[in-house]
Amino acid sequence: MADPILDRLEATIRARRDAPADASYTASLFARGRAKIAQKVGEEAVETVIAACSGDAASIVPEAADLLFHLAVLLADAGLSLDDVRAELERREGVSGHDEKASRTA
Ligand SMILES: N=c1c2ncn([C@@H]3O[C@H](COP(=O)(O)OP(=O)(O)OP(=O)(O)O)[C@@H](O)[C@H]3O)c2ncn1[C@@H]1O[C@H](COP(=O)(O)O)[C@@H](O)[C@H]1O
Repeated sequence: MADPILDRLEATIRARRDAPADASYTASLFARGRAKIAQKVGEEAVETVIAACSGDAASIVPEAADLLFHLAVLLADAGLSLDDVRAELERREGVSGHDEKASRTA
């Protein structure tokens, strides 16, 4: 497992996707649809930015957690997973290494 807490969170989110809308907050988010979920990601991103600019570094943490949670819900709603994002980051890591090597030999 790449990251137990994120993997457990993702499993819980997937379970809520098939639950009735009134079963929980996550289930109600899925019921409200992709645009609403995306809006929540935007709101949480803005709150993270505001926390980052507040001068209180510790206040970023809960906002970042809200952001990651809502982003995971958005990915699940789109039929995607954190593994898809991990794969993209790993692909970029390879590209960066290649670019870095090319720049050294140029
Ligand atoms: N990590 C989270 C998490 N982070 C944030 N939130 C919720 O996200 C909401 C964000 O608050 P806001 O004030 O922005 O939104 P709101 O006014 O409540 O709702 P909106 O009308 O704006 O959508 C709050 O209700 C938080 O409780 C989360 N809700 C759930 N989880 C995880 O998801 C699991 C399943 O949660 P339930 O679906 O509630 O069982 C939990 O065990 C947690 O692990």
